[in-house]
Amino acid sequence: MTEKHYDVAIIGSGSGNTIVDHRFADKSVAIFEESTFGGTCINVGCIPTKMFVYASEVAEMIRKSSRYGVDSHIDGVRWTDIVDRVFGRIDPIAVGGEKYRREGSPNVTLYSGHASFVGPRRIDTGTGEVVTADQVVIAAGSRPVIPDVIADSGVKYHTNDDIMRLPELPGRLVIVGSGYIAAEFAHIFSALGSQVTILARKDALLRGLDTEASKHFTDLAQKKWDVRLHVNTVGARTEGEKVVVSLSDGSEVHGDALLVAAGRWPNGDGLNLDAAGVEMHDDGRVKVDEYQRTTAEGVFALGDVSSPYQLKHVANAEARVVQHNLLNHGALRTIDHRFVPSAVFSDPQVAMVGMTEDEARDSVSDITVKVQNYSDVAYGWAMEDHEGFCKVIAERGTGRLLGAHIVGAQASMIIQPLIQAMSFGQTASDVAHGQYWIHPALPEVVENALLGLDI
Ligand SMILES: Cc1cc2nc3c(=O)[nH]c(=O)nc-3n(C[C@H](O)[C@H](O)[C@H](O)COP(=O)(O)OP(=O)(O)OC[C@H]3O[C@@H](n4cnc5c(N)ncnc54)[C@H](O)[C@@H]3O)c2cc1C
Ligand SMILES: NC(=O)c1ccc[n+]([C@@H]2O[C@H](COP(=O)([O-])OP(=O)(O)OC[C@H]3O[C@@H](n4cnc5c(N)ncnc54)[C@H](O)[C@@H]3O)[C@@H](O)[C@H]2O)c1
Repeated sequence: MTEKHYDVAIIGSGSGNTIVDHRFADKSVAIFEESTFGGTCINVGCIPTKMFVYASEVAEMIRKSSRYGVDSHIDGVRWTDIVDRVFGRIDPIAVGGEKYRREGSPNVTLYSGHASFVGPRRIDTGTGEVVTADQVVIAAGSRPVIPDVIADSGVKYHTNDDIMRLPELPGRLVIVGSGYIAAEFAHIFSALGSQVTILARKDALLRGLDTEASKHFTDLAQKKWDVRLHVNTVGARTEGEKVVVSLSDGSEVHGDALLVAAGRWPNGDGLNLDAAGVEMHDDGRVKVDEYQRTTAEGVFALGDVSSPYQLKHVANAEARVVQHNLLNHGALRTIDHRFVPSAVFSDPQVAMVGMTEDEARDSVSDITVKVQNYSDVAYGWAMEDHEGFCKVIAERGTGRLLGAHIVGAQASMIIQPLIQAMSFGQTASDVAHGQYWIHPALPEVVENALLGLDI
């Protein structure tokens, strides 16, 4: 086997690829990618899902239009045209990104194979070559978890990797799991015309959220989708073109397609990390410190493979820290995980930052909570919105903001002032009174929630 030495070696071309900019021009860099160039977010994650969500929202708006005195109907949903629009935009980005690394980055070598360690900072590229590097970045991401009962059944199932490229819209979609991916795809497929069944093991969807937000989302979901709570999948079989899933309550659900959305497992287990001296947590994540350094000298990790947050904005932030720390040994930067926000792009949207109400009650002695409904503000009237709410949680006495949870239209956008306020240490009163809030825009629901806190 031939052997080559690099200054920097990066496993994974998702967030890992973003590290290599002009500041690395005088360094030799190896990037390893075993699958589509560019990683999860662009190819099979955040971006295509949101492009589908947008199409779904157009369809939903048409369905709801009569409440505003505008009658309309959907003449048809051209599924394959939607697929083509999304991937016609996205696929060339992966192709272009790979071409740029192969042909436009003279200091970078792209290895298309499965990389794994054979020693400290020594990597088998999976392409017949072994490389060594002064510094290594593990940015290998995560993959869908497939429960054994489904994997062993032999039924055809889909994940986020392929569900968006189905040849036709399924009449009935069954989803195993009830987290982010389940909530987003339930919205996408049901708005476009599929009947959706969600199989949840516990008493609510999106259980990691604030309890009130999760319960509210579940109540709304039950009006639109066939939501089965407290059920385990105990078997699955194929009947003709259909898949039949057997549940722990003795019932069965039938579908034209089965989507598995049961969490994602970090890919560190495929890297032979023992050989590298890189340790993992029990939950499969690579161990890193606040500088994104693993337990092995000169080896960093970032993103889903190591992070407690499987979110692209977090992977990007961690990549920026690694980028800096690769270049500046004397003045290392730390990652800031204090106020990590997230949003679920479902119907309705859900967005959150900081503590849930339960967490705040457990860790802060005196808290104040305000829930403001969308229907209390003028823009909510315009939207005829009787579902949305904004909940803010603060410390009584100081006004320190502890958390925010929004369930409703545009939640992912209108939460941003609260993320900013928490990140910069502004109190509820600072945020409410220290700026103008455009009238009568939807963020007035946030303003009113802040004003309603009993500080
Ligand atoms: C359906 C879906 C929707 C999502 N939506 C959002 C969203 O709206 N907002 C948000 O913030 N986050 C979202 N996420 C999460 C987000 O996509 C991830 O957190 C993020 O992409 C992780 O980036 P990463 O660089 O860690 O990993 P990735 O982008 O997955 O990159 C890792 C790369 O490493 C490669 N690789 C792995 N092992 C090896 C190996 N041994 N050798 C060579 N190559 C290897 C993989 O093929 C992959 O290309 C979504 C995820 C999914 C699945
Ligand atoms: N908008 C976004 O930011 C976005 C969108 C999609 C995904 N993501 C990221 O990707 C991650 C993975 O998404 P996800 O929805 O797969 O995971 P998740 O952690 O959000 O939800 C996993 C779900 O699977 C269920 N589950 C686990 N094991 C199961 C089993 N054996 N049988 C049946 N159900 C089982 C859990 O109870 C839970 O409902 C998310 O946690 C999130 O970090 C983010």
